[in-house]
Amino acid sequence: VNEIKSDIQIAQESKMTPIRDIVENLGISETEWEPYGHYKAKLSLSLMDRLEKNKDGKVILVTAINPTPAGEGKSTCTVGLGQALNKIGRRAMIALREPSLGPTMGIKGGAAGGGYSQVVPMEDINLHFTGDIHAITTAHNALAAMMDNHIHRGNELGIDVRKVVWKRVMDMNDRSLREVVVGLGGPLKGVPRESGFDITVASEIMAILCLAADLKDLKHRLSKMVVAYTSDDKPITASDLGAEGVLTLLLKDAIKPNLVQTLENTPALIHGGPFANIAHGCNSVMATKMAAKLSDYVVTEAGFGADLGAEKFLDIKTRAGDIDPDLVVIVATIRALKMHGGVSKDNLKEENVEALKNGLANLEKHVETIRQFGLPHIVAINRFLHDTDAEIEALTSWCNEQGINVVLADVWAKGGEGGRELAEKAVALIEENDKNFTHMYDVNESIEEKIKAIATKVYGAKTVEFSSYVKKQMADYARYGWGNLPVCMAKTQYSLSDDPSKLGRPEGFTITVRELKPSIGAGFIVALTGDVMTMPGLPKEPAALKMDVDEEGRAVGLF
Ligand SMILES: Nc1ncnc2c1ncn2[C@@H]1O[C@H](COP(=O)(O)OP(=O)(O)O)[C@@H](O)[C@H]1O
Ligand SMILES: O=COP(=O)(O)O
Repeated sequence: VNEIKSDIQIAQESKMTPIRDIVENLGISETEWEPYGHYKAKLSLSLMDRLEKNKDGKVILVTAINPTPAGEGKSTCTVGLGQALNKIGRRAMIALREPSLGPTMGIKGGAAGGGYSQVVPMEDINLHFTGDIHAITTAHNALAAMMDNHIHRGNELGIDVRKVVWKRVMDMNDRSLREVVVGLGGPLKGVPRESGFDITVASEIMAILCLAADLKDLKHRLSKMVVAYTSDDKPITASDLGAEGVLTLLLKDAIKPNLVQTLENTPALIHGGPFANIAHGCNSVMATKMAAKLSDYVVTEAGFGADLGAEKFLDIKTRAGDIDPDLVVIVATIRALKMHGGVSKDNLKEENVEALKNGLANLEKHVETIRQFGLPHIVAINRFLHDTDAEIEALTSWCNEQGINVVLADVWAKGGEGGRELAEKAVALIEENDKNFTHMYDVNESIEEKIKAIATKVYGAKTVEFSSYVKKQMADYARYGWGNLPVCMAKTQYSLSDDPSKLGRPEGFTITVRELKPSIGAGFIVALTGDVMTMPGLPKEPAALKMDVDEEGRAVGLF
């Protein structure tokens, strides 16, 4: 185990192909892309116009069980499966989200996959990449500045400074910015009011970038963002502030999907990076649809467990992008199942078949959820070094007894070679086409009914409690005409419930909805549950402490 190379060592030793070669292999013409260095590119939106008539490739969604804080390998398995499909002679691309600096410098580390299934250049991808997240941060904060300037200059729109819902953002975990007071210092320095910061990946502008169909749709969605209310509760939007034009200008390059490659030169589109616990957790519709036009299979992922990313992919992203998914891969790990079976995070490397069996209830619920969506599915056991044959055997035979397709994936250690069986099974299931995709709820149901549908059918909750403030919000939203939008649940990723300590498959629990937030531009209503935060904090030992640059100027410590 000691000689195992770190993700960054493997990535830095890899031989990347110039991105020009990847572009040419995809049949993309000179006017349809622009290089960002030798190994990154942005694809022009005009490419979609030309590809419109192409047959769509099959869409494979990678989700997981409720994870440990380190994550269970969705990005790794997405990359590994994409590589494996190419190894078995299928034309496949992958579509991933862009990592946020929050987790990269925090607890989780990067999001470029791992081992021999990574996208590269991983340092760039995990740090500033092509600047999209910085552009989103700037656009979000420009709107905040324009709103506070409007208030300072006489507040013609009659914004009630106690009813401003638009905060500022920063792509960093910084708990000190959760609650702030702006405008202090007297008449020349603005109007004092309470506010705060969210992490950029929770910004509605991030969600809009991920759900917009094209530049025109981006601008239309940006115009509808609600920033505040008047004292008689009239919503004030970005277009009321005349901001949609400048916001679109600030995002004109960020809207273009980014092309990179995997360690095995499989083309990868990385675009957008919303978290799945506090946002909708999916990469952009544009990148996913572009990948589907450029290949026969697109493997894409949605954050955290099927209760979060997969539910939002299947209920929000498919509606926004008219995407018809073909297969779901549910990543399970022995370590996470042992955690759900009661093992503490420090003892997950020790064999414990009993605990594994006790934790299977969590996997069982996520399989049931994907069955409710009417989609074919495979459980991919993402093999870790410390997994024992007895544990793998116990998990595999349980799946077989339950009639659940299961494959052992060794893509972290072996790259595409370790995913051949998974790729073959995926192709076979897609060709069987035994699917009856259906959403978890009808958007025309009330907000309350939609939240209850998700909580009971996807989380397994017994009841849902709405605070009196939320009940008033639901009545207001219905009056504003926002009642027929999908719901984006903000909930802890660690538990099916809204209590992060309830692992496994909790039953008989109540989901408590404490607040709604309108994301009218993105086209959904955010429902905040439990104590979920939209600005995470750094852990006791941030990964940032290990990060540096060596004498040759190369990044170190990005794991
Ligand atoms: N099979 C594996 N063995 C060892 N480490 C792994 C394995 N799969 C993933 N990892 C590591 O775990 C972390 C989380 O993997 P990632 O693919 O980002 O998970 P997710 O996308 O589900 O959050 C990464 O550091 C990755 O290198
Ligand atoms: O939104 C969270 O995504 P991961 O599951 O990739 O950490």
